[in-house]
Amino acid sequence: MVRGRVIALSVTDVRFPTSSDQHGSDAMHTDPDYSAAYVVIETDATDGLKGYGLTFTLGKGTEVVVCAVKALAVHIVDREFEEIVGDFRRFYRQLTSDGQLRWIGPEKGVVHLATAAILNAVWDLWAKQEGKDPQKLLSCIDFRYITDALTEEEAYDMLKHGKLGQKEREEQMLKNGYPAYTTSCAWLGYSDQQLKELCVKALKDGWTRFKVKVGADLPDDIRRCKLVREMIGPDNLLMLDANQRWDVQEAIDWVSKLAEFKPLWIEEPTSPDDILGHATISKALAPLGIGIATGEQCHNRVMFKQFLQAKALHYLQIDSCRLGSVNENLSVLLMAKKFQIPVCPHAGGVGLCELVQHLILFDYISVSASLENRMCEYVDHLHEHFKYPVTIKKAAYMPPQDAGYSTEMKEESVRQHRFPDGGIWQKLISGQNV
Ligand SMILES: C[C@H](O)[C@@H](O)CC(=O)C(=O)O
Ligand SMILES: [Mg+2]
Repeated sequence: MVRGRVIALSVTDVRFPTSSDQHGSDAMHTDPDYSAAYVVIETDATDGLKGYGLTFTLGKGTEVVVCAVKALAVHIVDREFEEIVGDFRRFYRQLTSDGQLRWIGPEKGVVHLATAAILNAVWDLWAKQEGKDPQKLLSCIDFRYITDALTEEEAYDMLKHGKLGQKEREEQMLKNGYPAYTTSCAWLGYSDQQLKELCVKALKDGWTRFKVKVGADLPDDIRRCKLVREMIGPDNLLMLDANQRWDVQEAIDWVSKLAEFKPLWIEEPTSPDDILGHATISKALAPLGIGIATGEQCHNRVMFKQFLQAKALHYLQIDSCRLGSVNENLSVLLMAKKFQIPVCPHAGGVGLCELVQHLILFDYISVSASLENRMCEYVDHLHEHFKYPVTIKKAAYMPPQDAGYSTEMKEESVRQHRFPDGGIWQKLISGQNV
């Protein structure tokens, strides 16, 4: 049963100095410190349950998102939790339509990341309090701006249809898990030697799908792709990620030169906002058998709708913190189902694997009912800071067993990594080795 009045929201700027070892580096983010605006909501219910939420950020960006979370907090503090989730669509709209804050969005950028952090905490708490049925899930979705692509009635039919075979799919997931690919072997800043060692280890651990960062320098890309293809052999899957580095024609020319390494997709070849540009690249690369993947910086359901309508992507990469939490991700999963495009979530960041596993398991069990051309990203960093970290077995995500959204961080990790006064940052700032 839903219970309690929200009495407090706290937000912390948590940063991990990942840039010092080039973890997470790509052609556009050369010094990424994986970070999070970390939200905790408390109610006055006697159960003592709290909701934990976050949005993924990089370093300095976190302080801006923290400000936005504080500005939005007024919408949630001092409200009955039942009032919030009882009409979740209305609450979602209230957050995304704040008369003053929407001007610096709407539903995009910093305010939308802050919205995601807050709503992820709401979902975490709600999931701990009670289960959900299709009707309830639908009532969380804001269909505004997407009814020309997906109506509420269609969504309801999909969820009802998704009930068929659900039990079997649940059992299958519990037994085998959801297939994953790894990005952790080939961040852009890693040396060739590192690449080799990480590929050897990943192959030994059973990985069969690998993503390589590209886009900064063509001869480097050719050398690194050759190396990785040699390491993983002809049958394993190889994906490329340019993180928005190129213009449209440049993307076509550059990727054509990497075609010999047989990549399954090129991810974010150009500006994440350029839907027609992606469609052009998609057409040009189709004869080479290379698909387009994008979504980690696709800021809302409207963008995804247009990507789908314009046939501008082949692999749709939802992000648990970029979109407005589970609410908006649900609408995108349902649109992907309608347009028959596989969802392959983005998870390169702190906490993203923990969150997104819930979305993709839900997608398989209740929406897509298919594993064809589908896999979820995995990066091998910072899981030790979470109270309920992901479990990977034989390169697959095993379904989480604890109630909630797996968003809670260990208290000690938050204390140590709080910026700028946490122990790790104090040592770095004062020039000591950590
Ligand atoms: C800055 C992040 O590490 C980014 O490179 C992640 C990404 O593009 C991915 O995981 O895909
Ligand atoms: Mg990417």
